[in-house]
Amino acid sequence: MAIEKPGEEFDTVFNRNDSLELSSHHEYESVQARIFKIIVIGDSNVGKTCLTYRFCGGAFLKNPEATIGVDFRERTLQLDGESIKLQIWDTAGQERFRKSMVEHYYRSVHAVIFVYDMTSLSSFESLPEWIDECTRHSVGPMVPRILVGNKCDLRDSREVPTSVAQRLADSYNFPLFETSAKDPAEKEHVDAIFLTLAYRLKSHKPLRLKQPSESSVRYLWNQREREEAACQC
Ligand SMILES: Nc1nc2c(ncn2[C@@H]2O[C@H](COP(=O)(O)OP(=O)(O)OP(=O)(O)O)[C@@H](O)[C@H]2O)c(=O)[nH]1
Ligand SMILES: [Mg+2]
Repeated sequence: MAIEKPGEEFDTVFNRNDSLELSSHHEYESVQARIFKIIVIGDSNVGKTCLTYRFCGGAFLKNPEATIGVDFRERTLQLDGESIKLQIWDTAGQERFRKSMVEHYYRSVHAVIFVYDMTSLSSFESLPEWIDECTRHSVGPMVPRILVGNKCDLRDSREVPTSVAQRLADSYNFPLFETSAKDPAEKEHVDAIFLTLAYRLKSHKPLRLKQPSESSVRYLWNQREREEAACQC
């Protein structure tokens, strides 16, 4: 299996037996892609960079540095024969690295992923503030929001029980996912989180741009499997 760095072109094939293959061939030619901006928000150190790198690069990013401002990652998916480009804004959790950027984060956003670290109660307790910030920036109620608890590989250090997280998620009517950017066994679950969001966005209004040499992802996931992409850590 070849793992490509973010920014390099790769295709992803989800087989029916759920195994994932990455390759760097250019099977797809001129395509029209709908582009969706997704912001990833949460305290510093919860793993936003590692999660987005896992989804866009297919690997665990070792020794990430604190994000300053924003890092952009993207991945193009082929969903039911249509190209969908997810433009992911990996935002800074540290106040000093984000304050000049906050307006830009929320402008024209299509979906929001709130991340906490399940081994850090304080990162979970910060969530209402992040959710408030999002609301204060006029993000509409129709913009999908999801909650992701990261670092489920650190089982013995867990500080946030699933039941507590689920209650908070329910109170906001957000789906909850628990996963790990680090654990290779969770790789396809990380994909499933973003892909579930992509399917929801697919029915939303398009921003249609020409993407002449865009790489694509062929996505062969049936409806039942998509429905099963819930919290399963
Ligand atoms: N065990 C474990 N460690 C993780 C996981 N995800 C990230 N980490 C570690 O958590 C630390 C912070 O990860 P980042 O991805 O840089 O966190 P961030 O949320 O982007 O932080 P800021 O950029 O400062 O907002 C790093 O030491 C990662 O190696 C995970 O799933 N499991
Ligand atoms: Mg970061």
